[in-house]
This record gives sequence, C-alpha cells and structure tokens, in this order.
Amino acid sequence: MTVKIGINGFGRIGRLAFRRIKALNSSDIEVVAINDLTTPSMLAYLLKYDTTHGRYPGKVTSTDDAIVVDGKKYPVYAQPDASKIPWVKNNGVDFVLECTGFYTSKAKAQAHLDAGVKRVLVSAPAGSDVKTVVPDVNLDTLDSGDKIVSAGSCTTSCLAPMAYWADKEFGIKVGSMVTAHSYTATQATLDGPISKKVQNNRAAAANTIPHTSGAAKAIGLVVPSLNGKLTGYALRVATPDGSVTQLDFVPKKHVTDEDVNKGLEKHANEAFGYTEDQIVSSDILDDTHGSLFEPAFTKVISGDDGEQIVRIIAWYDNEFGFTCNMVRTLLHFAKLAD
Ligand SMILES: NC(=O)c1ccc[n+]([C@@H]2O[C@H](COP(=O)([O-])OP(=O)(O)OC[C@H]3O[C@@H](n4cnc5c(N)ncnc54)[C@H](O)[C@@H]3O)[C@@H](O)[C@H]2O)c1
Repeated sequence: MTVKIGINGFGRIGRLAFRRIKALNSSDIEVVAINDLTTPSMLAYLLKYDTTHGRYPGKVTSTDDAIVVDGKKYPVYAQPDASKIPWVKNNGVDFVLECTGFYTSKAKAQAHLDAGVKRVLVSAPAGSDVKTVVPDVNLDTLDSGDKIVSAGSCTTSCLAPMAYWADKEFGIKVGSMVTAHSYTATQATLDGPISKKVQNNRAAAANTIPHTSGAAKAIGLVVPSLNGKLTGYALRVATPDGSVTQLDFVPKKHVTDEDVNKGLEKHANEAFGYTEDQIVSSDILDDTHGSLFEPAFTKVISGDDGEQIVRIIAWYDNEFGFTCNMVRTLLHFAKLAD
C-alpha cells in the first residue's frame, strides 16, 4: 500500500522533501497534498527556482488550488490551523510531514491527529515526550504505537551517528561539540529586531553568530548512553547552506588517530558517509548523507596523565542531507502496521 503524505509547511525543508520523495519514486510513499500560507503560484515558483539547490529538474506550473509537477496535480491548502486542514477527507492523507517550524511539540502536533491523520513526522526537535529518531542510530526504536515522532535537528542528524559509533567503539566519557552552521530563515537579513535573541537580530550573511544548538542535549534522546554527557553550541556562519560539526570527547579507551578513523569507517552507510576527499562547505550541497565523516581532521592528543581528547568532524547539508534522513525515517515509519 502506498502511504499518502501531506506536507505541512512548503519552505526550505518541505520543498526539499517534495523533491526527494519525487526523485526516489518509491511505491511506498507519495505526496498527495500540501499546506502552506501562500498561493499555489508562489509555491510553484519557489519549487521551480532554488538559489541553493538549482532548478527543479521537471515541469512545474500551478492552478488556483494546486501545483502541477511533471503533469501531476498536488492540491494546495492555505490553512494556518492544522486541525482544520481537510486533506484526510479530500485527498486521503495518511501521514503528515510537519515542516512549518510551528507544530514542534507533542501537544501542538496533536492538531494533525485531530484532523484525522494517522502519523506525524516533525522536521525539528519536539521535546522529550516524543521519540526522536535518526537513521543508522535508533530507527529500530519506532513501533506502531508511535503517532508523533521527531526527526530531530539537522545537527542532531549529523552528530548522532558520529557520537553513537564513537561511543560504541571507544566509549565517550564526556564531550563537547561545535557546529559551523549556515544561516537559516529564522535569522535577520539585516540588523533588526525580529527575534528575542539579540545575536539572532544581526545580519546573517555578514556575521559569524554564536547560537544555541539543541543537538548536544537531544543526543540523549537518540543515544541514551550519552544523555547528559555532551554539551555544545553553533556558530551560524555566512553561507546559505552546508555545515560541519566538530565533536571533541574524552574516550574511555586509549586510541590513536588511525584507530578512530578505522573504527568509524567500518560503520559507513547511506546515512553516515565517510570521505577522504578534503571538502569545503559548498561540496556538501545536495549530498544525501545525514552526516559525512572526514577522517583527515581526526586528531588525538594525550595529557601527561595519559588522559586523551579526540577531535572528529563530519559535514552535512543541513537542508538536503537532513531532509534525506527525514525521508528515510518516513519510509521506515510507513512500513509500521497501524
Ligand atoms: N533549514 C534548515 O537547515 C533546517 C534543517 C533541519 C530542520 N529544520 C527545521 O524545519 C522547520 C522548517 O524550517 P525551514 O528552514 O524549512 O523554514 P522555512 O521558513 O523555509 O519554511 C517554513 C514554511 O512553513 C510555512 N508556515 C509557517 N506557519 C505555517 C502554518 N501554520 N501552516 C502552514 N504553513 C506554515 C511558511 O510559510 C514556510 O513556507 C523548522 O522547525 C526548522 O528548525 C530546518
């Protein structure tokens, strides 16, 4: 059976999810409707032309109540209250990909279940009373009783496999992460009071801006053995997409650079990649991994007492890599029985 997907919020993540699902052409999931707060013609335009990811590789047009992509009509709603979107009755929506940035808690996402939807996958952290899942790490914790699930943040998606496998292989006593993260739509284009966070109100493309990151905290939801052991923050940098996370940790075992790289390389897969190429942030764009480990920057240092600190880094396309991981989760989620 093909699970019918509604995308709520056709912004950066919603549109990329649409592109990814179309490109995969899976018989397990299909998008059947979209909800945002603007017109179909505006959504069609933004799907067709994308500054970061390029033109949509097909035909995109619109009608008064739909976008039409490669000849198929996708009904568009503009309903700000998720509990009132009539897409279950009208379009048979089973699952919602919640990508507005608004319904980011169990209580808020409940609005979709109230509308008759069977399951919701939230494209953001959604609190500790909702399962947070990252492919390659804890997808197997999902079961059919889970109705609202979080895909975590893009940084969680990058950090989690690196930290999970490092913990399995060498043990992590304690650690700290920093991510050089591209700016996002929640930051100011020019200095101005758009946010309660003062540094968020500074021009995004002209500054490196210290920013909170929930990833180190959320890691405990994804990898319980690391709960409370990691801290971290983000530096929002002046690129529109493409990010990199550094994790420094104190290992439980004595290791060398080579041990670390070999220990992580053997776990490489479609969600957690490994590259010996020496890349820069634009090279990660459109990469489908949620996290791409770069061994050249692995460094172990030892103190006089033998205690060590290990530094490792992984790249991520914070928009597309995250979205690919979210769609992996969606495909897994879709296979769970009702
Ligand atoms: N951009 C990233 O790198 C990134 C990565 C991972 C997760 N996320 C998360 O995904 C979510 C969306 O982020 P984004 O970057 O796509 O934001 P965005 O601003 O590009 O998109 C949000 C979209 O939702 C629409 N919207 C807002 N309120 C709505 C409502 N009530 N009903 C329907 N539509 C509504 C907006 O019009 C917009 O098109 C956020 O929670 C963000 O934290 C973003």
